[in-house]
Amino acid sequence: MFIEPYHNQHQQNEKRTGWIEVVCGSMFSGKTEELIRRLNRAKIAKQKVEIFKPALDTRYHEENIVSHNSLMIRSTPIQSSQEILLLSGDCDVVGIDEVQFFDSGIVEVVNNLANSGKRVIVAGLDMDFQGKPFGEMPALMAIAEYITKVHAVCVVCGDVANYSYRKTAAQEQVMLGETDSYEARCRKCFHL
Ligand SMILES: Nc1ncnc2c1ncn2[C@@H]1O[C@H](COP(=O)(O)OP(=O)(O)O)[C@@H](O)[C@H]1O
Ligand SMILES: Cc1cn([C@H]2C[C@H](O)[C@@H](COP(=O)(O)O)O2)c(=O)[nH]c1=O
Ligand SMILES: [Zn+2]
Repeated sequence: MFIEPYHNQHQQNEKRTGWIEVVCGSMFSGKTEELIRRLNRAKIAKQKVEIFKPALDTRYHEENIVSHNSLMIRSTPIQSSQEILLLSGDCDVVGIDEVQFFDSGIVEVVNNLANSGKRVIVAGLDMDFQGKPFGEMPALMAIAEYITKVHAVCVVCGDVANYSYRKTAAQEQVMLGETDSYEARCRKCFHL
């Protein structure tokens, strides 16, 4: 389990150090659950938290981030990565879900936030339905201090799953969906 790093006591009167955490994995692997867990703990620690998601992801709720097992946290839906800089103000912690859907500016935005002393936690799909890296996830993983890869259970054989298998013939990279269109599969069953 990921334990939050603590701020060095010597930094209390200086500019704080920020950092970047990436939570990645396939669909149903628990990325959103883990993001919500970390953000709730930050709230319990009385830190000021701002949470964002891409406006295009309206699957469960227009505003809330919702996990497949119905955990929920309030968020601000946004169209472009630049809005995060405008809306995060003086918060301590920034959370971003479905980060693979953002434009390429997200890498600089996340870096700027961390450079300004904020803890930035992003969650997203590391691979698309073809098993290819998704959006800016590789770049975000490169600049992150901490990376957590979570895993689902393969619905075919029960092994550890790290692929999101698309059940339809659609070929576009972005296609919102749930168990109607996707299932978690292990390496062997993904290539059946
Ligand atoms: N194949 C699966 N493997 C693991 N968990 C699954 C699976 N299918 C459904 N779930 C549920 O999904 C939850 C994780 O949901 P969520 O955090 O939204 O995942 P993600 O954001 O990675 O898609 C699990 O706790 C479990 O209840
Ligand atoms: C693999 C894959 C997924 N998507 C979509 C499907 C869902 O709407 C989200 C992922 O949600 P989750 O919280 O990780 O379960 O992404 C896509 O558009 N393209 C893909 O290749
Ligand atoms: Zn399998």
